Amino acid sequence: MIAHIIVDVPVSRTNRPFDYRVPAWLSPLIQVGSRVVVPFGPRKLQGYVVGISENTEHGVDEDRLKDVEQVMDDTPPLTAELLKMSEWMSGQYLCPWVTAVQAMLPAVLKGKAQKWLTASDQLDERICANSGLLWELLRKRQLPLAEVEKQFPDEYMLIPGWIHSGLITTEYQVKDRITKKQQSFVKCLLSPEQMMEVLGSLSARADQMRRVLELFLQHPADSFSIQTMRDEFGVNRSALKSMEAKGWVAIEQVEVYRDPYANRRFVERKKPAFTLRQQEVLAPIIRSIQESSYASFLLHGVTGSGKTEVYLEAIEHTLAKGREAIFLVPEISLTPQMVERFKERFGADVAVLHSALSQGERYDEWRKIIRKQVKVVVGARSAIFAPFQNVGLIVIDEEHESSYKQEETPRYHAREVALWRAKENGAVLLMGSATPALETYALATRGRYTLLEMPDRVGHRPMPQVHVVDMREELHAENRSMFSRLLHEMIADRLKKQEQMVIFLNRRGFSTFVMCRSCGYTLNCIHCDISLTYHKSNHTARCHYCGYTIAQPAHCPECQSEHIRFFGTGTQKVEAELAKLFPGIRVIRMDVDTTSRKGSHEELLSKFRQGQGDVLLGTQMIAKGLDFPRVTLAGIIAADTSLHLPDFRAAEKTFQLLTQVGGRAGRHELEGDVVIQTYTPEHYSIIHATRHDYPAFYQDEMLQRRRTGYPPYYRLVLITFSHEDVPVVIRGAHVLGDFLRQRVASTTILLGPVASPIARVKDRFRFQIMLKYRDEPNVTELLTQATAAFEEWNKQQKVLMTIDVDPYVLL
Ligand SMILES: Nc1ncnc2c1ncn2[C@@H]1O[C@H](COP(=O)(O)OP(=O)(O)OP(=O)(O)O)[C@@H](O)[C@H]1O
Ligand SMILES: [Zn+2]
Ligand SMILES: [Zn+2]
Repeated sequence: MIAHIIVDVPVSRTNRPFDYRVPAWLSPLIQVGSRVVVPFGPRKLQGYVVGISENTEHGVDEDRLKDVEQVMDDTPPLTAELLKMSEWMSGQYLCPWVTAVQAMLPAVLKGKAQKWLTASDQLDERICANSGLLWELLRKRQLPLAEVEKQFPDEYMLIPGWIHSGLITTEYQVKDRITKKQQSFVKCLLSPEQMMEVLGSLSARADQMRRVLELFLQHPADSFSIQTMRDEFGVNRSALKSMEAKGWVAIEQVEVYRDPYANRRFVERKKPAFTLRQQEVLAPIIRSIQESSYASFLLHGVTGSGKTEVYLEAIEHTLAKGREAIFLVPEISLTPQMVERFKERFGADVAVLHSALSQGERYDEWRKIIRKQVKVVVGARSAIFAPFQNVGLIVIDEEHESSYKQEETPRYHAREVALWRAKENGAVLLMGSATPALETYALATRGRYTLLEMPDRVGHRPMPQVHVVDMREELHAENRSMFSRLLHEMIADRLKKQEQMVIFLNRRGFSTFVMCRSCGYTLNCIHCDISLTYHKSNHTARCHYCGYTIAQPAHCPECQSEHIRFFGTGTQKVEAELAKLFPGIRVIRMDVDTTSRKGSHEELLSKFRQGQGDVLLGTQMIAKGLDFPRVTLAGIIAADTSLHLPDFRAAEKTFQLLTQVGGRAGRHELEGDVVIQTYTPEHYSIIHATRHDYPAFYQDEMLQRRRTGYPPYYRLVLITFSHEDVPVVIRGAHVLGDFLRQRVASTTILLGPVASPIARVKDRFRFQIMLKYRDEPNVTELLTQATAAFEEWNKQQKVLMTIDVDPYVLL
């Protein structure tokens, strides 16, 4: 038997399957999708089986092939669909196939986790009689594989067969922690009659044993965890141990999942009676779900229009059809509140995947999916790779969010992967947003997705009234505070009425940099061409790219002036200002500093929900998804800081942000106000956000994009090169650039090579080429050839090159 295997060497020369022979002893275990260890040159590498055949292709002599050395898992972690998807991604995003595969697997399976053998309950003394290894396993239950290899070298090759027949299982340990959490459970081995008999013979002092037996008399078939025995029945371990020794009970290790929501109780929630609008948009979605054929929808609904209820209903219909659902949300809005809504509706059928989980927790959630113990996955970007085998629905909430784009190889966009997956499975793709990405809306208006609109809030609640304040006029009126007179007035009013508010600080493109007021000198990183960011907590200035840190200088290094200080507004500064202006105001501040501890995010939000704060103050973190009934004011301190970035999406992102923040206010019975403070009130993104007018914004922004030649009119590919020496990196960029220039279509625009906007990072100089194209059907093919030519040149040079298809970050 021959296995075709891709190996973990992410360069293009090895980006194809290699043939290996499968020794007979491994054949019970190996499958397409298996993770394996194979010799590769002098090394041993991890690889993935992408095909199995009886004979070698092209008549190569089988005896000249090397053997597969190990199969890593009992069941393959990759489904056939994921394997196919990874191959497609490799072509689409110009990344090595193996890199795409790795993006799909939980980190535990990528690291150097140790493998353990575990005895299953099928193992008994009779089976073990002829095997030293099985005997040892029966006694100890678990053994590290590395030790087994040393202790029982003769039996090593029998292991795959035993796994195949279910006698043993394998699992991984992360560092020193068991990835599967084990708990001890007690079960009774006596019949009720025997229990009665024993009870009669117990001495008066055997109080704990009596309680245990009485418990089992009432629940003969149940087992109880040692913890429950102790906490609820006051029975300690030693009493149980002695009962075990007498053969009355058995104590067993049972695997339990680490459930991050374990201590929470979810009350099942009834769904609301749908509004007419909700019924209208649901009708075609449900029809497509019933048909089990591919369909795609863009649900454009204003904030508070009831989109989430539509998603939940669509999921319910999908499950009723016996299929599975993936629900993607941006990491930042994957709040406990959001998860609650799912758990209330679908209970234990839900797995949650997000980055706040520990590696072990993520692994547990992932295994629930691959073992078909759940039917719904709620998660951030990478949840699109959930190893379901019958996906019927993929929902992408806030589909415009840039966090759906991965900014490292493979540089995929979850929306695009979702589209592929929906087509592959005959599934429904449902994307929703109050402010769809321009690209998505453009495709919807051209009929590629069915456009569904929900222009009103649920229950005819009015959209909040938006007030725009021109901060230049505030300055003229001698108001130097960061709060305009209007915002000041409204905060005071809400405090009086005991209503709540959110105050938002736009941090995008806004850094607290250090500058000399005398000569204008700014502190820059010595390794990267960007300014250092001031950190108040320890009075240091730090580079966000490389971590270079210096103490805040007392004098300007340039002119020796003492007037060197940091500029910009941080949340701490806003908090201090609020405290000064409104004595006694209760501010709950949410930023990277206050939310870095695990669970603190949730704690702060629930404090606010319980009314323990007047103001929720924060950055991007509070812009999305939050739904608090008593919030009647949303204030935006500086709306336009994100407007002046070197990013063709700057206006779009500003519009989205203002709309989202505005959407936090007045969602329930109380009406809401939004105050936007800005230095550019005349900008169209601000004007249209004020009027809640997405179509008008779309029209204006499309004109801009057409004029400047950006998406959705043109598609982009960004190629970045970096090296310590400027001449080398320039030459490398030209090798690739020249290759492309000779071959691209006449309508394609090739910009560069030029220095990147951030021209140096970590002492490496950066150059870039930008490809803008409309009619270039074979872009990926062309880029693959260009890459090969470049790598040929690059053999001695070690220039790093990255290709970003449809880039989001242009720096
Ligand atoms: N049919 C309904 N009847 C009564 N209340 C509803 C109905 N649909 C939704 N709601 C309620 O209206 C509020 C807003 O709904 P939902 O959160 O689904 O809107 P959304 O469009 O997802 O909002 P956002 O995009 O701002 O997060 C919620 O409190 C929700 O419980
Ligand atoms: Zn100076
Ligand atoms: Zn730096």
